[in-house]
Amino acid sequence: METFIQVRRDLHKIPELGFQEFKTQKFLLDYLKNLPQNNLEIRTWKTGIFVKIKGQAPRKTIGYRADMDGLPITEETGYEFKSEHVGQMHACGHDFHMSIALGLITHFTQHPVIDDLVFMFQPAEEGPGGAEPMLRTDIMDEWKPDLVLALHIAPEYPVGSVATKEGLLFANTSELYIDLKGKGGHAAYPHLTNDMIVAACSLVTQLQTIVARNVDPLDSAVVTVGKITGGTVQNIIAENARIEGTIRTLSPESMAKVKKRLESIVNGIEVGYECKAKIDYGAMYHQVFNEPNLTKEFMQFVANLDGINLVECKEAMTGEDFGYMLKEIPGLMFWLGVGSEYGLHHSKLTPDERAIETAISLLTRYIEYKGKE
Ligand SMILES: CC(=O)N[C@@H](CCC[C@H](N)C(=O)O)C(=O)O
Repeated sequence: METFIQVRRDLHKIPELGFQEFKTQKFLLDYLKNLPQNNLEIRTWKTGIFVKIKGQAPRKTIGYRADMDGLPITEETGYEFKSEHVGQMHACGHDFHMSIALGLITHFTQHPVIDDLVFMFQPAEEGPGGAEPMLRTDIMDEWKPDLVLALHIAPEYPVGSVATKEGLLFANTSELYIDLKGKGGHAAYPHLTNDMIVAACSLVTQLQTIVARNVDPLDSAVVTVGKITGGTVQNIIAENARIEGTIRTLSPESMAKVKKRLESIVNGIEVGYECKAKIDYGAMYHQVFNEPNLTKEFMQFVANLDGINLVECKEAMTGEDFGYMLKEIPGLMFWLGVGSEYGLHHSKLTPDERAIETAISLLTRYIEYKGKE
């Protein structure tokens, strides 16, 4: 198992943003090429990889998806094996997800398996989304799984925990980019300008009213602004400002309603501040919806395992483009407890590496169990 902790550490050093996972892809391919090749087939797609393991008497194909990309975060973990890529970090656990996938592949190249297995190393989960285009490939047409699995590390649960639920697990998401253009000028002559810093501040405040005043209190939504840029220097009134954020809802219908309200607010900003606004929704992800019967069965399987604490969790406002795979293929996602004081997308995220063994052991047993059906 030390091998896969080392694999995680090696991957942790080379985080790359979406569709730039070149070193990551090379690392994975180098590892895969050193495995026994007799029942293995490897194909690449952009910076992603498909791996097929031929089963002994396949009646179905079981898929497993691992995302590959890192985030634009400057690491502050203090790890000896910290990121070698300045300003980029595996702060969402994709280094764990990939090393677990390699652990499973290694196991099933050395131990016979009944069903065919297809592993998908998927680029760009954090954006702009690799799952949907990966689904549209010829390789996927040929190797499409009959059921598909994925996990995500969960810093809030201790090692040894697995958390999931039937049905909705993760939210619908939409990125949000709003560009404001007004009239800049001298800081001392505000009456001759349309100040986009003031317009952006007002817009951010008004956006907060959507969840507070327009979403049914018994429903749920998130509108987060994560970045504002604008202006050039302290004594020039800003001609441009840009707001970057994300919207999360528990249904596609609520997403449409939130966007409609957001567009009205942005129109109001255009009128009120005599400026032009352009909205771009960027990448949008379909909700993660776990197939209820399969998830029930998986939860029963996990509950019967020694040493694993099964948690029936609530849905979360995180997003995952794995939702697109689950829209077309029955399957499920679960949270893997990694007990870290700092959460996902934090520069000090330090997941407990013992969880790698928990996941490999759990998933090898589950895949073997599914083969006996
Ligand atoms: C598990 C996780 O953290 N996923 C990301 C997905 C990001 C989607 C997109 N870039 C957006 O921000 O809307 C998340 O932030 O939940």
